[in-house]
Amino acid sequence: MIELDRVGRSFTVGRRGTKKTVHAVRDLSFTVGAGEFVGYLGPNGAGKSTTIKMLTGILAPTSGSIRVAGLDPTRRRTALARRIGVVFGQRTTLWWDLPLRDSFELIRHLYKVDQVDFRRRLGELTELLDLGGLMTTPVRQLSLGQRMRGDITAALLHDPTVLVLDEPTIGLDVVSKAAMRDFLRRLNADRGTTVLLTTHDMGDIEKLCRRVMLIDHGSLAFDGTLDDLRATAPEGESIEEVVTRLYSG
Ligand SMILES: Nc1ncnc2c1ncn2[C@@H]1O[C@H](COP(=O)(O)OP(=O)(O)OP(=O)(O)O)[C@@H](O)[C@H]1O
Repeated sequence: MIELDRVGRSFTVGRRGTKKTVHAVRDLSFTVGAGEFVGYLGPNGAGKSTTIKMLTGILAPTSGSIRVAGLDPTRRRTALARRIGVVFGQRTTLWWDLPLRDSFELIRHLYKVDQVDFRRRLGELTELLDLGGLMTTPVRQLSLGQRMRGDITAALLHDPTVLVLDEPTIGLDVVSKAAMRDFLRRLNADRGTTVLLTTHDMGDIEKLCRRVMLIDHGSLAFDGTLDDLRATAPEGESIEEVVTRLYSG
């Protein structure tokens, strides 16, 4: 479902005379199969967001090739948009001044979702994510947890086969976090949606992901099951401690 073959992405920064090249992602290869739920970890600046931007066609790789749902994200960005859902926890894709309902209706137009499918899907998501009482509330008046549920709904209205989540539980309280994780687990189990999850919360990883990939300085430093990851550590070490050790070297 997601295939990266020797992907690199560099940026040129600085002014004339002090220009330098930052290799955000280097020689990155991995495959995520249909229906997998994979955690994509790495310290700040490791290259996670750059990878996600390339997967969704926002950024083109400087080398290598990418396929998502069989499509080249840069060349087939519009076609891919119908098959992929993306949530950036740190910013909303909803319209700040519009009630949730209007934001969803706009998304229906943008993605050309059939009216009947839209009603059914919105009904299901509204119930599962407990958004019923918030449909007429402008997005700017929603709490972070409510807004996040709105963003997840927006990303799933067109029933994508791949969902990419960039820190979807950031800032959520323990109850909202548990509800979000429960929803994502069911989405993956019941609909077979392929999920790639970036997070700094090891609870998300432990509760949701069988497989974990760890990126550091733009390269893959670990790719295996959560159990494999635990097995790299002495008995009794928490997953947070294991990851901290891997991040630092
Ligand atoms: N548009 C850009 N121009 C220049 N450098 C960039 C750009 N985007 C990212 N970088 C650099 O690429 C590297 C990887 O950044 P990226 O945002 O992918 O990291 P990340 O793993 O998502 O980090 P975080 O966990 O802090 O969000 C960093 O050194 C960053 O400064």
